[in-house]
Amino acid sequence: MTKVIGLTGGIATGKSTVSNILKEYGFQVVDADLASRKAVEKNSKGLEQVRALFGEDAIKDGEMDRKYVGSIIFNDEEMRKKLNQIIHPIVRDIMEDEKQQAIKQGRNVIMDIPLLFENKLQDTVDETWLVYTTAETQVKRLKERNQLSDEDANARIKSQMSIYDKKRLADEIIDNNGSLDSLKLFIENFLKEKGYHV
Ligand SMILES: CC(C)(COP(=O)(O)OP(=O)(O)OC[C@H]1O[C@@H](n2cnc3c(N)ncnc32)[C@H](O)[C@@H]1O)[C@@H](O)C(=O)NCCC(=O)NCCS
Ligand SMILES: Nc1ncnc2c1ncn2[C@@H]1O[C@H](COP(=O)(O)OP(=O)(O)OP(=O)(O)O)[C@@H](O)[C@H]1O
Repeated sequence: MTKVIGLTGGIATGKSTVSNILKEYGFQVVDADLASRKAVEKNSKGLEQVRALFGEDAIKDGEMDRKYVGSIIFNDEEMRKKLNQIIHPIVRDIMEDEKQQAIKQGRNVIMDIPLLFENKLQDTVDETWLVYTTAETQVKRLKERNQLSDEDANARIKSQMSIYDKKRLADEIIDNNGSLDSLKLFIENFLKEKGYHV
């Protein structure tokens, strides 16, 4: 029986880092952030809806201007909800197709979904794994990775359910407060304990 795991976390707690490690153990990864880029690719219906919502300022060289759209939606809940209403249904269709293909191939699947709990998607997976850091580590890594001010980093974090609330909802916790080496070791032991061949 193949397993479908919902991998989630807060922004910049390390979902992509963990996904990349899990790929090395043979898991097929279906990535919501990649799907959300496909949802608004050049000449798509999604991109036209984004243009209608935000105007021409949101389009640069025929593509969505991610910086511009981000600067709006991480500071304006109404606009964020409207963008989500455009992109999320398309993302769900793309991800469902990719999931079914992986299942057909007999692969265990990681559904990497940042907003899994916010969008109540627990029923679409067999179990949920949370990539966890404290809020302090989260803000530090987010600021470093995206070169953001305190204010912008906190706006992004506040647009999501807090990492502590997510911790209470998850079936399993993958602690990513330490080094990359300790994360790799943790995952190796974790997979063994879960009965995967590693
Ligand atoms: C706002 C956008 C343009 C910013 O693009 P950017 O390249 O800077 O960031 P990227 O797409 O890599 O997302 C980074 C992270 O931001 C967080 N995030 C993105 N969108 C949202 C959102 N609508 N609400 C809360 N958090 C979000 C997630 O943790 C995500 O992993 C982009 O994230 C987007 O189109 N978001 C809407 C679609 C969405 O909800 N994506 C998240 C998974 S479906
Ligand atoms: N254990 C670690 N030690 C040091 N840095 C780390 C560790 N894990 C992740 N990072 C760094 O923290 C940042 C966030 O990690 P990553 O991009 O994997 O998070 P994410 O949860 O996928 O983010 P997003 O929600 O934006 O998609 C990256 O710059 C990554 O290199």
